[in-house]
Amino acid sequence: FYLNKDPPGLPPGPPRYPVIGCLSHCHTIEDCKKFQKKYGDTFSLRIGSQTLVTMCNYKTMKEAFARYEFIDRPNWDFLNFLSDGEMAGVIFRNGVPWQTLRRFLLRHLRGMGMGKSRLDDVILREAEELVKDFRKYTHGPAFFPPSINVATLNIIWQLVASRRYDMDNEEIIRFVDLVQEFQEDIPWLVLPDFFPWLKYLPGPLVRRLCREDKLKANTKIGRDIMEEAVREHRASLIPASPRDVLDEFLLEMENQKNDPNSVFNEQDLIKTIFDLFTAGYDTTSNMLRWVILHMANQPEVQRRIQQELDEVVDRATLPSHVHRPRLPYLDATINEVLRVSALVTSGVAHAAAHDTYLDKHFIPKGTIVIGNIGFCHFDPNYWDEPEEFRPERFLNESGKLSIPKEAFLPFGTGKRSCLGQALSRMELYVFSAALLQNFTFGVPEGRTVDFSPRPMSGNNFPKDQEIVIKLRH
Ligand code: HEM
Repeated sequence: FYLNKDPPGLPPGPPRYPVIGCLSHCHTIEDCKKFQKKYGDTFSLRIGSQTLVTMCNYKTMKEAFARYEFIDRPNWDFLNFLSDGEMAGVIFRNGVPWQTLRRFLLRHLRGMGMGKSRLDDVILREAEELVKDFRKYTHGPAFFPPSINVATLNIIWQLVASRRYDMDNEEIIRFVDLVQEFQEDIPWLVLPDFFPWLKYLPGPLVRRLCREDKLKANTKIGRDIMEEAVREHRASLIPASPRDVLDEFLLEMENQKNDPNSVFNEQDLIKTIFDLFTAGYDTTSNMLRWVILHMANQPEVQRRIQQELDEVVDRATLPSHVHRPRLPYLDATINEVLRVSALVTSGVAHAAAHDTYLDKHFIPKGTIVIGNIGFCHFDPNYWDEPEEFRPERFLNESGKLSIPKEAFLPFGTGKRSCLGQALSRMELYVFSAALLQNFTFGVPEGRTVDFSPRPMSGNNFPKDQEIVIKLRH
């Protein structure tokens, strides 16, 4: 059991009680608005033993995440679940190992074409398969085709291990289910980090409560697939011509084999690949679902995008990066979907590396620091009628794409911001363009789009729901 005393100067927040912390929590933008109104732009909450400081003000967030004191991630045991209790990988790593892995990934992802036209061909190939697969769902209302998952996973697989799967491949469909189950179960594993007294209960009970055995079994399947890819790469690696991130990692491992502190080791290899999948696949595939749902809900916007596409791209050709400068309305719409969906609403948790100050508030070492992206995206100080879906806010007077410099941060801000932003934006553009060129999306008769988030996803992921997919003639 722990003391529940707050140090003086901590940002204000709702009353905290011993052991449990606060009774109310900040899960949605609405919760955040309520707290902000009562306690100000920066407030603190307590969940069990952890203090969480949430920032709602864009300027505070930008300033905080540019400071090295707020670069770290929290030191939660559950984050090391996949790496036998050892810190590994890039997303939840701190200090030099994080910096080294982040630089390594950015260098090689860029080298492989992230954000450049070379990768366009890989994404176009998936777009072509996606269009082929969507045709099977045009005979009546249908749930989102699973090919959305396979297409986005295939991009990561190709960057990581030069591998791609057919849209109906059973191994990849199983992998998709695993990731989904993993995302749903992981919030349970967090419990002992927030309520440390749980660790004193009988082990089997805690493991059951935290779904540990199920998570272990599921991650083993994922791990086996990755280890098999590593074995295959080791056997076929030609040092003079590395094919992908995996080859580059293996080469670094060889170069640094005599350095006992090197981050290029077996554990970090598997966890880094895992990180790329967990951060890069679910996010992009769910954004694509939001694009489809917003199109189903906004027939006028959809029609205007299709008109723009028809004027610029011949129907027999899939839109690629060469057409992009002439498709500003499509690009503006994708940005508007990124704004209103604020997919990673509360960002990814940061932690204070040492005692410090933020907006005159005292922030003790280890405090969890959260930037609420969703709040910024709906802040009326930056957005005119923020609740309205209006792609035009991303266009300037001459109709060219113009992205506001402030309060728009779907990929976070600062040194920890998303390292897959360029890749994800390419995927969203190519996939949305291909789908809207070939299909018109709608809602089944008598229904409306359900914009409420999928429970337990932790992020603003859409609920699975039936849509109507009509082939364009
Ligand atoms: C629509 C799609 C995506 C969204 C909305 C998104 C959003 C974010 C956000 C908000 C963060 C946290 C920033 C912070 O901590 O302040 C993040 C981190 C990260 N993202 Fe993404 N992301 C997307 C796609 C991707 C893709 C495709 C990849 C991989 C190739 C990726 C890899 C990562 C990694 C590795 C991190 C951790 C970076 C670090 O800790 O240094 N993301 N992302």
